[in-house]
Amino acid sequence: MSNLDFLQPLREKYSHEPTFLQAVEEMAMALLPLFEDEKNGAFYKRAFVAMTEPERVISFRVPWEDDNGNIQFNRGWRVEFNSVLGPYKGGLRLHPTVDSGVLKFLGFEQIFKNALTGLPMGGGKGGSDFNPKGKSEGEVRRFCVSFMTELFRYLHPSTDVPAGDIGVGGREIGYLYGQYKRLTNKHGEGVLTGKGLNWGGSPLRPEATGYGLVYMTKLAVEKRLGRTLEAMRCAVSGSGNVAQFASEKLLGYGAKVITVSDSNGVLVFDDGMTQDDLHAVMECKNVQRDRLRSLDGKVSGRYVDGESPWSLDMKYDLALPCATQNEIDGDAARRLVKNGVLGVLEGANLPTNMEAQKVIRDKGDVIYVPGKASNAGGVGVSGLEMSQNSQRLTWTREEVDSKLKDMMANIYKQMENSSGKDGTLEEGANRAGFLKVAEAMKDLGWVQ
Ligand SMILES: NC(=O)C1=CN([C@@H]2O[C@H](COP(=O)(O)OP(=O)(O)OC[C@H]3O[C@@H](n4cnc5c(N)ncnc54)[C@H](O)[C@@H]3O)[C@@H](O)[C@H]2O)C=CC1
Ligand SMILES: O=C(O)CCC(=O)C(=O)O
Repeated sequence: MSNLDFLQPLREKYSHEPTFLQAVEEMAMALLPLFEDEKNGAFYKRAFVAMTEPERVISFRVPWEDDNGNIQFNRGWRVEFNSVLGPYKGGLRLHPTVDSGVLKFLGFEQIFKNALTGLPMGGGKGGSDFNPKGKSEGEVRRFCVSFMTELFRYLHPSTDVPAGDIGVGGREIGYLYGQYKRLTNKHGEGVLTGKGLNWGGSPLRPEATGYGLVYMTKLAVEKRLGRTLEAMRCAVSGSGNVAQFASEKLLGYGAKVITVSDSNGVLVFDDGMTQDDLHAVMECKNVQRDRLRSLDGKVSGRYVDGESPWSLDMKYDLALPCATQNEIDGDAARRLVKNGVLGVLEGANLPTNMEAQKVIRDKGDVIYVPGKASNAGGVGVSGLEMSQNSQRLTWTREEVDSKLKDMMANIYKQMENSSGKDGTLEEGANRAGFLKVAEAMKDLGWVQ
């Protein structure tokens, strides 16, 4: 009997939610030594199973009017996964691949990520299968207004506090918050994070996930390789919020950013991207809302259609996947390892699939930091935004940056301290997050 057989009922019950099961299995693998513990193993298993069941999943219809005057419908969800450490906290994703299983995987990850930040936040996630690509400004606004009209009754600064994720940036948070205020007549409360600076947002929230990822990368490279980021070749995937600010911070530390990508193709900068290139990418994605292929011939790099940073044979030291789940599969991981990658540090949630993780683990000497630790800076600064909102104060950019650096260093320390004998950073991250949640659930009498 395998030590993870106790998950069999869950596997059967949720066989239609493969990404959720993947997140659960990955976590469980890293927790195996705890489950085998003679004294507490049975408790840890019970606690883990309890954590896999969301406290609440809210599902609703989102009607919205398109530019031709037709009413369209999408599905919306909010997975209120676990509130033992504080209000449900986690982003909203707008993408055609969203369903309750995807949001359950994201919400599950969020529980342990939020625990690692050390702030009082529970885990949640939400979103819709609405596809913002190709939609007009008015269509996106009308969708957001309708989405919030359904969701607002479940939100409160001490109950559930959403933020952005794929397809939800400052523009969408503005529309959502605007409708929340109109419906509730409540002002200035931390009911959403990622707000604009002059209407209750925190300095550095837009940058926080990417910057935090690079602070973590810098620490890992210094501690594990005895090197700095200067001149290190870094492959970044994605070109959205996380990829942009990770690239910006990498350039700031003198590293070479050799790729960014979108779902259609990849820009390759053999000698490293310049500041001008980064500005062009930001303008393309944030203002024009266009594809990277529109930059072909306009930046110092070359555009390769239909490929990703992980499908090309290239030499780089570090891989920072910042696009989406399962973007690095077994073949990609074998390519990375063959090309001598020294570290994989995740900006996205679950970008490395189970087979790829095994390839990396088997190589033995590749630094691997899972997203729940390395991308926690985003939700961490969201937590700081909630604190500022409660105090009706705004801290300076420098104050928030210094707290973000401390938070990432603290998460690194938790990974090292919890990894156990011969354990990896990945095991450390999962154990540290899990133990906090398990102990709190025991204290509250939610599991015994
Ligand atoms: N925004 C945040 O604060 C946080 C985001 N994350 C994660 O980071 C990742 C990226 O999110 P954001 O940058 O916020 O989103 P975004 O909407 O700003 O950008 C998403 C990026 O991923 C790319 N992408 C999406 N689907 C893809 C596919 N199938 N293949 C290749 N590229 C694809 C898009 O082209 C875009 O570049 C997601 O996994 C998200 O869950 C994690 C922590 C916090
Ligand atoms: O800032 C937040 O609350 C959400 C961040 C998020 O969705 C994530 O960490 O994946």
